[in-house]
Amino acid sequence: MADLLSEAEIEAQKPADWTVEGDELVRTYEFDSYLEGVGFAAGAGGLAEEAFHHPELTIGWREVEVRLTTHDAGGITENDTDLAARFDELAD
Ligand SMILES: C[C@H](O)[C@H](O)[C@H]1CNC2=NC(N)=NC(=O)C2=N1
Repeated sequence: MADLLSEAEIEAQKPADWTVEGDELVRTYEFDSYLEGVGFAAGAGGLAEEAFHHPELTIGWREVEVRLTTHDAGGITENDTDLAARFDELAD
């Protein structure tokens, strides 16, 4: 199981566009259409399954909020920072 990251490690390892809210990494992606957001969420789900690490995904009007934390560790680990970076690649 991945170890919890310190605040300094999280700041150093998290992708720039993500914020820390309690025990979660959070980013809201914006899209030109609702269905683009749905498509992103589906792709993110595939990456999550591949990593066997699962975010909360909230699909809204032309936006998708992603929340990542490692439940098994009770906070943020490199599993979260790594998957966040992969989501950013998917969204680019
Ligand atoms: C048994 C445990 O649920 C699994 O090892 C995986 C599944 N997906 C997971 N996803 C997240 N976000 N955190 C976990 O700790 C986690 N654990």
